Amino acid sequence: MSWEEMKDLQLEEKPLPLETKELNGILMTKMMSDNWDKIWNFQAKPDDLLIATYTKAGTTWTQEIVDMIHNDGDVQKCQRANTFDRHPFIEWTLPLPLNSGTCPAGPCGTVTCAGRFAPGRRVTETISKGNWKGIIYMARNAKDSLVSYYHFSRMNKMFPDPGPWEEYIEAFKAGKVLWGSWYDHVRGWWDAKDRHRILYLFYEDMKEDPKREIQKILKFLEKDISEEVLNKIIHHTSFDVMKQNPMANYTTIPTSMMDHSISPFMRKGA
Ligand SMILES: Nc1ncnc2c1ncn2[C@@H]1O[C@H](COP(=O)(O)OS(=O)(=O)O)[C@@H](OP(=O)(O)O)[C@H]1O
Repeated sequence: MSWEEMKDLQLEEKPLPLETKELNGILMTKMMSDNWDKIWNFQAKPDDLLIATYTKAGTTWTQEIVDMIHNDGDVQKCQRANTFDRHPFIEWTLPLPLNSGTCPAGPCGTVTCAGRFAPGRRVTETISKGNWKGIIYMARNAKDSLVSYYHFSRMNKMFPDPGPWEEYIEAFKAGKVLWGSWYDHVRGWWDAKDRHRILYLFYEDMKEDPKREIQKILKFLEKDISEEVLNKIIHHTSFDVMKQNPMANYTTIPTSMMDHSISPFMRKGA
C-alpha cells in the first residue's frame, strides 16, 4: 500500500484498538488467535523459505540478507517494498494497511516469509515438517532480546503497554508477553533443527562475523555469488546502512502505529 493510500486511512488520527487473546496459554493478538486455524493449515510450497525467529532476534536483518541474496545484491530491487511486504509474517494477522501472511494474495508468491509460531514445540514440529525448501532460524540471547522487546513495546502502539521495566522483566521471564516464552521458542527450534532442514543461526555470531554467517546462508540456499556481491550484501545489511533504509527501518509506518521518537526500531543493534 502506498503512503498516499495509507494517509487516506487517516491512521494518524485513529487510536489503534489492540486486543489480545491467549491461545494454548500463549498471549497473542486477538486477530492472530482468531486466525489460528488458517495459520495452522498454511501450506508451504516447495520453493518457500521460512525465516523463523522469536521477536527482536534479528528478523529484519535476516530478511534483508536473504532478500539481497535472492536478488544477487541488487540494492534497488531490495528497495521495492517494505520488509514486511517483501517477507510477510505468516501468523501476524495485521490491521490494515499492513500485510498479513496468510492472506490469499501473499506471502508466498514472494517465496520467503517470516514467522514466529510461538505456541510450543508441537507447532515447531508441525511447521518444520511442512513442505518448506528450508527454514532459517535466528536466535538472540535472552538479555538483549528482553531489552530490545521492552523498547519496541514502548514504541509499537499495536503491542500491549510494557509497563514499568521491573515488571516487564518478570513478564518476559514468565513468557507472559506476545508470542510467549523466549525459552520455549529458542529451545523448541533448537530441538527441531537436527530432524528437519533448519539452519540455526545466532544474532551474536552474525554480529561477530557477518561474512562467515552469510556464507552459511548461501550454502544453505545452495547459492553461489561473487566476492564482490558478498561484500555488497555485507555492507547493505550492516546496522548503519539498514538504519538509514526506509524500506527496512519501519519508518514508513504511521506514527500512530510505531513512534520512533519514543525508541527507534533500529535502536542499538548490538
Ligand atoms: N543490520 C543489523 N545489525 C544489527 N542489528 C540489527 C540489524 N538490523 C536490525 N537489528 C536489530 O535487531 C533488533 C530488531 O529485531 P527484529 O528485526 O527481530 O524485530 S522484529 O521482531 O521483527 O520486530 C533491533 O535490536 P535493538 O537495537 O537491540 O533493539 C535492531 O536494531
